[in-house]
Amino acid sequence: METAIEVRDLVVRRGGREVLHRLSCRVPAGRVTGLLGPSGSGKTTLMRAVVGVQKVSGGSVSVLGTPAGSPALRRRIGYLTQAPSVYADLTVRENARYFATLHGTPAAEADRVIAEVGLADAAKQLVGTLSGGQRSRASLACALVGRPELIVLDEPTVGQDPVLRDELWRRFHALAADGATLLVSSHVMDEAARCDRLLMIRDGALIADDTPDAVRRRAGTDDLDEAFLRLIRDQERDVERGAS
Ligand SMILES: Nc1ncnc2c1ncn2[C@@H]1O[C@H](COP(=O)(O)OP(=O)(O)OP(=O)(O)O)[C@@H](O)[C@H]1O
Repeated sequence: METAIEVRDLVVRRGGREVLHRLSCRVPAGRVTGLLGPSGSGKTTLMRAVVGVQKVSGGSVSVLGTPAGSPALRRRIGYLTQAPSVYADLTVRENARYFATLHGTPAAEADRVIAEVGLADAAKQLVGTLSGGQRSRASLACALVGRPELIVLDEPTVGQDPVLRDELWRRFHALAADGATLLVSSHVMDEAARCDRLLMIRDGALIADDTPDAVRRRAGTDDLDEAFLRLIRDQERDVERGAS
């Protein structure tokens, strides 16, 4: 399987504290990879390192065969941050057109991505008047402008109702079927089951890098929530054994 992202021995310090500890992983191209882990485990930090906006203290991150942060990667990556990064005083369409201009793509691209996230009816609405879930989808639309090869989404389904969440996950898989690579963070385990592969992270260290089925088998349970807990317990036991 072709590799889209290769992270080797990544060390990141934030606020004077090490938050990623020699983390290594690979993200396959053309698949939906879920980045799962509790709040504060380092998901956003890892995504920031992948898109090249995070200062790193050690190790390397290679993205689409190029060091993360290279200017040449800018147009090849779409990044949805956790807090919506859209202008409240512009309409949904104006925001998407602004991103289309930055990408050098035709204005029609704005309407395509707006429809893609199910916001066509709100295209003329000011972002400041949208609901939280709609605002997050407006931000997602902007991240999809220009059909990026790598799409990094930080908790894209937060605040969405079950029907929309389902539609978004179908959309993510359709993008992957078209050849895009998706890295999607979540701390909701029922979303883990929808991913082709899982990176499970805890306290800045990886505890699983596998398919959902392989994670279930390794943990000996069909429930991914329970599997995550069991893998954490296994890891703690290994650490205790190593210390004694
Ligand atoms: N700007 C910052 N300055 C100092 N420490 C930070 C900063 N941002 C994050 N951290 C710390 O880095 C660690 C990892 O944070 P990160 O945001 O990557 O976690 P996360 O898994 O994405 O969490 P969440 O699911 O809550 O978004 C946390 O302990 C957090 O407190």
